[in-house]
Amino acid sequence: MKAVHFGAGNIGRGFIGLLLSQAGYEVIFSDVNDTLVELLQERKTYTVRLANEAQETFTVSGVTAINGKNLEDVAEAVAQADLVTTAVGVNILKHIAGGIAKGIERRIASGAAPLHIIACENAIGGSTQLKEHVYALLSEELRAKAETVVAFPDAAVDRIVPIQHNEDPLEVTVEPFYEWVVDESQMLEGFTRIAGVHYVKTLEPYIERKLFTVNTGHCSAAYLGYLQGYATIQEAMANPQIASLVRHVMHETGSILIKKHDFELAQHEIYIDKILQRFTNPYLIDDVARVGRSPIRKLSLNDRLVRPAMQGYELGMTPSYLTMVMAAALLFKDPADPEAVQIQSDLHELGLAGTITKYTTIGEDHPIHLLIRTHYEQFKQTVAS
Ligand SMILES: NC(=O)c1ccc[n+]([C@@H]2O[C@H](COP(=O)([O-])OP(=O)(O)OC[C@H]3O[C@@H](n4cnc5c(N)ncnc54)[C@H](O)[C@@H]3O)[C@@H](O)[C@H]2O)c1
Ligand SMILES: O=P(O)(O)OC[C@@H](O)[C@@H](O)[C@H](O)[C@H](O)CO
Repeated sequence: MKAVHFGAGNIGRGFIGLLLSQAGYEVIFSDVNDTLVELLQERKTYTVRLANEAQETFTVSGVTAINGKNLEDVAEAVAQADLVTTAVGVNILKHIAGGIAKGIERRIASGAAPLHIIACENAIGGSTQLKEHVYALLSEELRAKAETVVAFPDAAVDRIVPIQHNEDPLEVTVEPFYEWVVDESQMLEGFTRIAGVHYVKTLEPYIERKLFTVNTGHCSAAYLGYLQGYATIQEAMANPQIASLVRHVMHETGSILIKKHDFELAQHEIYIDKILQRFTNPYLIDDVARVGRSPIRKLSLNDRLVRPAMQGYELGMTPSYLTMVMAAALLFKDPADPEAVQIQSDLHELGLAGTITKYTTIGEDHPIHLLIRTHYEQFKQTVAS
């Protein structure tokens, strides 16, 4: 069985590639990073190391790569694949849609077997978003045919994989924990299940629980840590004041999740505790810059901050901690992050109120807008320069 995986980066090699290989797939990575592609083609193997005391290692073999810049190769790989997965970043999905669309066209022409395409990105409905990009490139006739032979089940993936600083550019250190949940209600009949994947009939509780607990908590540690001058999540979480605020944020989203999805309080507490332990894993060094990356994406309507805040507001709650983190996100000034730079330029050009509305889509007269502004002004007076 052949799997084409888009994105040979941290989660691609450290989680999806590893799990698919262990599940019996021959993994073909598609990436635009020439060095990564050449090394994978040459060596056909790489090492994954667990960030724990034992530092257990896994050798992933029988892998190869194609260059994502070569549309012909991408289309042919998709045409021949038994499974397609992605971990490129949700904003990159539109850029890989062309090769996938061409591959689907070929599959339909040759009467190839049905195909599942699973986007493993931190987003609500990642595969559905990819489907929209791909369908926009197909004729009406091909779209109708694709409906019966190609499915895009949404997924939630969880494993912390920091930016790597290893001597071997292919080696990747990952936390021991992992979870990959796929929506089986969006799958075609008779699909071979991937060993190690948890299939569920309704994904929303799982993706919201993951995104609004792991990722909301994580970016809270990053943005609050950044304001205090910390470079890593581990350093930020060692500050008791930040650790306490992160826990408060997770409790705030927890109240929303418990109410919305009927989660059991005690179970959710255990989930939060486990995640806080993961953030402080002493065997990992995770940069604040990575976890806070792309603040425009993180401040968008359906992402980890605004979506739970709006849901909480609709449930009659006041999202005080979430709005505090949104304000901190506006003060994340990493000069190497184009989205952080853009926000700073907008704050200058549009002012605070206009920038908040531009990115969150929340109107100026909304109470949440006011809360973000208030926190922002407080940060300006205390921590931010
Ligand atoms: N790292 C984590 O802890 C983690 C965990 C869960 C989910 N995710 C999600 O996985 C995705 C990838 O994150 P990451 O941390 O692995 O990032 P990364 O930057 O390490 O990897 C992304 C890879 O995609 C490649 N890429 C970019 N454009 C491409 C294209 N057009 N075609 C093919 N490849 C392309 C890049 O060269 C890079 O190798 C993101 O959506 C992220 O939110 C990350
Ligand atoms: O990848 P992002 O930018 O959406 O979020 C940064 C981190 O929070 C994220 O990569 C986590 O490490 C991961 O989602 C854990 O499963």
